[in-house]
Amino acid sequence: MITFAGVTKRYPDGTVAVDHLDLEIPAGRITVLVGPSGCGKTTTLRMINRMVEPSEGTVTVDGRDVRGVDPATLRRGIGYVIQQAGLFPHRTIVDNIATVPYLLGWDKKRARARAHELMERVGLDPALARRYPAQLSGGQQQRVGVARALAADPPIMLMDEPFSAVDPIVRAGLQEEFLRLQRDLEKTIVFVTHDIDEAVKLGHRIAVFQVGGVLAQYATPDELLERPADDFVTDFLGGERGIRRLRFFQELDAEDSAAGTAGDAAAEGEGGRTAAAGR
Ligand SMILES: Nc1ncnc2c1ncn2[C@@H]1O[C@H](COP(=O)(O)OP(=O)(O)OP(=O)(O)O)[C@@H](O)[C@H]1O
Repeated sequence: MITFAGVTKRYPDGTVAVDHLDLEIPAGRITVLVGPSGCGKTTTLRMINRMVEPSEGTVTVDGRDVRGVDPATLRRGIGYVIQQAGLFPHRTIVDNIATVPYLLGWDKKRARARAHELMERVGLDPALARRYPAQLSGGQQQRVGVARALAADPPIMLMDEPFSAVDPIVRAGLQEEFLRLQRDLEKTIVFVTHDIDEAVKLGHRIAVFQVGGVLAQYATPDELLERPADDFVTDFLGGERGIRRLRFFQELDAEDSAAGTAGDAAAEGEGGRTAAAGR
């Protein structure tokens, strides 16, 4: 579990990016941070792996205050995926994916074998292994980014708008594959997006931020759609809230019938999508 307790981030110029944040992010689930531009999502994400240090308050990972953990050690257990993948342009795909295993001192053969295994896992054709990032499509590059973050099998993954640079159709495909992957891997995932549809599709829990870094609501997708906490959240969900809710339940039904878990989900009785979708 990852927790934020009374966390504020004030940048040196006085900008308050995150304001008194209390948040509990469960293990093995997808938690989505969503909100308009500049509301502090990326800052929140980066405080987990110490790329940004809080001005006040405490961030813990599995009960340990991250300030007490050496940043390099901390980041070894936390994969990080960013928009447009952030791949090394002069390294082949296989070597991009093997970056962390190399850093960890794995021998080249083992690191490359791991990279090939991950390429298959994220749906990349093995023939792409020797290409360079510029020779791949945007969607393929994002898959490489995910594979690279998974290479050392970190229990936690931070994902900052990982699918936002690709067109809507490719994006929908990446989202589906990501959900399938997560069902197998059960990582603790913190996922940043400004797209409420993506948040509802992927999140077991959704944290809605408003400008000024204030957490407006933290809820399961169905709770959020059914009971927005205030006018800001209602506006952010938009006029299509009813349609979104309908689509959310249609997707859930489809997943249930695919997985044959409808009965079990009802029996589990855990709120929201978490139990129902069996993720
Ligand atoms: N290094 C910095 N110095 C000063 N202000 C910063 C710095 N980094 C971010 N900010 C400000 O902090 C606020 C939150 O930024 P952050 O990047 O966390 O938001 P965000 O929700 O991820 O935005 P976006 O969706 O546009 O990426 C913004 O007002 C931003 O301008």
